[in-house]
Amino acid sequence: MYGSESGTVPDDSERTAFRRAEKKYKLYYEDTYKSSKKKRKPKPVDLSQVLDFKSILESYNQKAVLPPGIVPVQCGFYFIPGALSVEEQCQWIRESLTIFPQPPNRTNHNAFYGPISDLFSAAKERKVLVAEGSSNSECSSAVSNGDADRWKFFEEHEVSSKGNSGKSVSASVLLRKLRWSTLGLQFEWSKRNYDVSLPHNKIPDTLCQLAKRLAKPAMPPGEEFQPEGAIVNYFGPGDMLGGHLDDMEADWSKPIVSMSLGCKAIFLLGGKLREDPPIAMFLRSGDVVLMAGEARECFHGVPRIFTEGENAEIVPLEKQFSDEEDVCVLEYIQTSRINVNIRQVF
Ligand SMILES: O=C(O)CCC(=O)C(=O)O
Ligand SMILES: [Fe+2]
Repeated sequence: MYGSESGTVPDDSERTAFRRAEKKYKLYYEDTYKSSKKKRKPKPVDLSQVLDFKSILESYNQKAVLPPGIVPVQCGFYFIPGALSVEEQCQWIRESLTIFPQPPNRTNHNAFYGPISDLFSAAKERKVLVAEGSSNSECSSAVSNGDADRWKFFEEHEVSSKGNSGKSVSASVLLRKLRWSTLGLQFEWSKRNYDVSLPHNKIPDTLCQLAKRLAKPAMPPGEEFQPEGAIVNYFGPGDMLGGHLDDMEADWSKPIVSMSLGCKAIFLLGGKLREDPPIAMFLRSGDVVLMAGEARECFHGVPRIFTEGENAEIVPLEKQFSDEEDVCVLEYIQTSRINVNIRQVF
């Protein structure tokens, strides 16, 4: 079936070493479970080649020696296992759900719905976003997108009593489909560049201070990291981030500070060419990665997150979110990963 093994020409999806690694780790389900979505079972994947910095650190702390076979990964690449305390992880998970997607920050939903305010609390209150149509003069405080439909949150019972004739989508579905939000200087995905003309707030001060502290090991001596923009990526089961370079920032000697929250993931760090075979490593909640200098020129991506039971490795988070009032956060994070990556743009 696979070209390279059967001697035929490989198809496009496995033409480079990076794509082959993505395919190796990507989530596939067992065929037998196709019919029932709930019971779908992930296909087993060989994780023996995935670097595990947590266990490397643990063995180093016990024996003061590194396990055999550990080599420097890449100049300018820093992996800080467990850099964030459980409390810090909880704080940034909450902010990623409630504060970061708030306008003027944009999200993947802007293109279709216009800016959406208070998505998380709307999901918590089981609200429904309803299109009111451009002719309707009753203006919503929540959303609008120019001449197109105006979208406004309603209580569930209000929508059903209206007869549900128009276009509508529940806030909880929109929350599940949240893929990114951008903080500070707004990254324009379609142009893969920053659009400094778009209205924006500064990076929140606490996040700024944290990023400055975390960035230190990768900063040129005597300089301080200036957080100007951030991208928050939200991953659900089966989501992946394809191999890419982050090359729209002016000064590559400054690191990208990247924090992992929620379910465990596999991160692929490749070389300067997609043909270079990448190194796979686990990223857990609380881990921080810095990419500066040479590492800024390396392809990287996230082919897999682990949302199944203990493989997610989020027990400490589940304990923190065990109060009744946090049930929405808990349910979200049990099948999600959030990555906050902070950048100096100029
Ligand atoms: O999710 C991650 O850990 C990596 C994110 C990333 O590479 C990016 O947003 O550019
Ligand atoms: Fe990236």
